[in-house]
Amino acid sequence: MSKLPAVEVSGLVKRYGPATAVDGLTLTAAAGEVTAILGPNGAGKTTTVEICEGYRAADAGTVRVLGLDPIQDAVKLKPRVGVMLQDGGIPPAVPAGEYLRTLSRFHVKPHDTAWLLDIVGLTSHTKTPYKRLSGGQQQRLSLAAAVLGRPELVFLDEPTAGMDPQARHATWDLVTALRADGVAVILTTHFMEEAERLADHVVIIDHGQTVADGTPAALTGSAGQLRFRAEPGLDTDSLLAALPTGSAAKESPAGHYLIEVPGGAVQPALLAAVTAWCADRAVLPSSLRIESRTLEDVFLELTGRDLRG
Ligand SMILES: Nc1ncnc2c1ncn2[C@@H]1O[C@H](COP(=O)(O)OP(=O)(O)OP(=O)(O)O)[C@@H](O)[C@H]1O
Repeated sequence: MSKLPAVEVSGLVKRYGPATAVDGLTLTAAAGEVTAILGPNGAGKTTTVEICEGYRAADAGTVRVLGLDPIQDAVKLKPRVGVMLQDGGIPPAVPAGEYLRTLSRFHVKPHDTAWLLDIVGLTSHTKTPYKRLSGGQQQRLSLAAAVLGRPELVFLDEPTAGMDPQARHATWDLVTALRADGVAVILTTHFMEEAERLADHVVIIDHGQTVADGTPAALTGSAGQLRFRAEPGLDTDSLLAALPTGSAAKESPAGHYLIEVPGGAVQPALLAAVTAWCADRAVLPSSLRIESRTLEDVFLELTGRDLRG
């Protein structure tokens, strides 16, 4: 029997007054996988995640979390789902260790709190009140709290925002370990590298709708770009004319040339055409390389470059 999806959202709508924050969004997060939700500021990520967590009611659509309704079945879901909120929700005066120990009493089989403090690098801050922790340390305590009860599903809303590189890598290790234990992880992030490293499945949302969905490899496609450096101001129109139909060629910034094969892979014939074109002009290309588009390329293509209000 196949496992139920960890989360299934269909036709989700959420309005705040006249503004529609989530506009018919559909996504599925498989059990035991890491799903990354990406989207520009204001795209509706946190709203969607908070509805899945049972903190907000939807205006329309269906949401199933471990096969249950996040609001009506909140009591059943509580021990099975871990939540790391963007702003922690932790009492300011309570020391880190005490907070985890208190929380662990509500779980049937919690992790050892000393071990968990060590995993998130807060052992030396066991007695530090939450309000005296740095922003990144507060994030790490929230992360520890989210996984304390050995949940089947964890929601991490921008888990590494404000963390230094060491803490970020430790968090990535923890997410990888959760996944290895069969835990489903749903994370929102603005770090494309984080999504590329961790996620089995990426969902890109914009204006409250899913605009792309797939594995990082499927979204970025096969090696679809050829880059080289040469003297500035080469005639890219003439270069384009020498390339297979459907290619694109541009110089940006000056002296950096990019050739793209939309939806396809760079073939040997394309490489031969580029080097022949350069040879005809006595141009020696340097740093010539063939590469895949990055998730950031795909993200910007789909969501545009305009800043969001
Ligand atoms: N409580 C609220 N009241 C009114 N509007 C809200 C509220 N929460 C969110 N919004 C609006 O809903 C839209 C979606 O916000 P949301 O926080 O879900 O986006 P997000 O994708 O998580 O953004 P970010 O990347 O900036 O965290 C935004 O336009 C935001 O201003």
